[in-house]
Amino acid sequence: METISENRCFGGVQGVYRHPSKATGCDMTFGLFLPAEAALHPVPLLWYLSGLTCTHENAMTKAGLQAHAAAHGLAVVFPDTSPRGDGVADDPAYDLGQGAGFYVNATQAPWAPHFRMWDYIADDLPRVLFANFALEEDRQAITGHSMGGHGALTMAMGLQDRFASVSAFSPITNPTASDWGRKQFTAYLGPDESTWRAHDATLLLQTGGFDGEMLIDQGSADQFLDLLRPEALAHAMAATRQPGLLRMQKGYDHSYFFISTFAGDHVAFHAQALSR
Ligand SMILES: N[C@@H](CCC(=O)N[C@@H](CSC=O)C(=O)NCC(=O)O)C(=O)O
Repeated sequence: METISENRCFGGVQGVYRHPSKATGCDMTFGLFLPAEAALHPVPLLWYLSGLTCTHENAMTKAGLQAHAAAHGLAVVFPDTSPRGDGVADDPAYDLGQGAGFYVNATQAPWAPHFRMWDYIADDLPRVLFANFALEEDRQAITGHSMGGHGALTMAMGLQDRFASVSAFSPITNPTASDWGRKQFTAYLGPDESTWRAHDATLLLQTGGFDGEMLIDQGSADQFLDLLRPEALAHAMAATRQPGLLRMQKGYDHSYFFISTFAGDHVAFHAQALSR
């Protein structure tokens, strides 16, 4: 693992690191905020999965999570959203290929060799994190935005018992019924829609849900509302009696101004779940 930068931040350190990944078959870059407490003992870890077009950097510099994480003594990891590099497949569209990994393991050409973001987030990056930093493996929580909100919800439900709590900002909630999902799942997973189910939060709620609480914030003025389908998740939460809260926030759009407005609520929500 290589250190790219380390900056003092709210009494702790905001770092950026690069490492070779077995899952994606290329070098991956991630950001990690460590609060002051991490110099003394291992601390709980909050995952933040980013959305389409993002690298590790967008949320790290724009979401304003570090001040809240420092106040609660939490670390925050900011992974990249896809494999990258000259030898890695790509597409001219912003919503497919590099920057648009959708947190799945691709099975189809030309994506299959590198686009294994599920394994990267579930196995590969955790190995690097827990081997190199003062982090508590048994105290983890997860959040994300848009495509990353989809990733957070599906990871939390797919890896039961790993995360104490899950939250999301304007998540893609029902990708099997949205153009933000059908296009990418066809490309990455192929035409057999039965393989898509494990990557749809609304469908996962109907087959087990999450053994903990969920917090979802969605702006009512989000320009991508029809693609995100919050009503599908709301119906599934009600139908399955999933503990949690889905809040429609009047007038907010899809941007990091929205995320930074509610970042404090989400960090406090996770800190409480992690303290139980
Ligand atoms: N470029 C696209 C829109 C891309 C966009 O809005 N990306 C969002 C995530 S959308 C869902 O996953 C984002 O977080 N962008 C990065 C940022 O720093 O804002 C278009 O032009 O429509």
